[in-house]
Amino acid sequence: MKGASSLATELDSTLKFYIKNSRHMEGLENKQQAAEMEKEEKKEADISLKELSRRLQDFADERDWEQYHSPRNLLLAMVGEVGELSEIFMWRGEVPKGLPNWEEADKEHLGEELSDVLLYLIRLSDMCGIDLGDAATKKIVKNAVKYPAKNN
Ligand SMILES: Nc1ccn([C@H]2C[C@H](O)[C@@H](COP(=O)(O)OP(=O)(O)OP(=O)(O)O)O2)c(=O)n1
Repeated sequence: MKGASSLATELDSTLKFYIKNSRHMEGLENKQQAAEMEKEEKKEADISLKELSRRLQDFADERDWEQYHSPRNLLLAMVGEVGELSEIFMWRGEVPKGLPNWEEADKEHLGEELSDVLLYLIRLSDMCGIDLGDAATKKIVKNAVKYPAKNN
């Protein structure tokens, strides 16, 4: 029969094994979660104007905010956000492409302000009955006709 102290030692090493193993499993789960989140982010990067527009409609419906989303209000809100976007660049002088010397927090802030402008623009288009994707596609064609490339 085992003594109390050898039983305690056995229990201790069994516990250590389980703790180590569960940490390992946790690590695996975290890795899996991170991979899934990365996949999700990739999907979000390809999101369409139509899907953004649908989400903005849901957002407004859930808060009963459509009443405030008149074309004029949305235009003013968008211009306000353009102001906030401009503030990020204010007094910095010229900024190289890709913003290589910027802090991550500043880049994140920039992404948020760019998004505010985009979201208000999409919502404004919707409230004016303009299909922005279609209008922008047609405008690119019109621009190409107006400004033909030298090689064409
Ligand atoms: N009536 C409203 C108010 C806000 N929004 C949404 C669209 C924008 O993406 C964002 C703007 O939110 P804020 O007015 O809080 O502006 P900021 O996010 O820029 O915050 P702050 O001005 O404090 O920096 O919220 C909206 O759809 N309709």
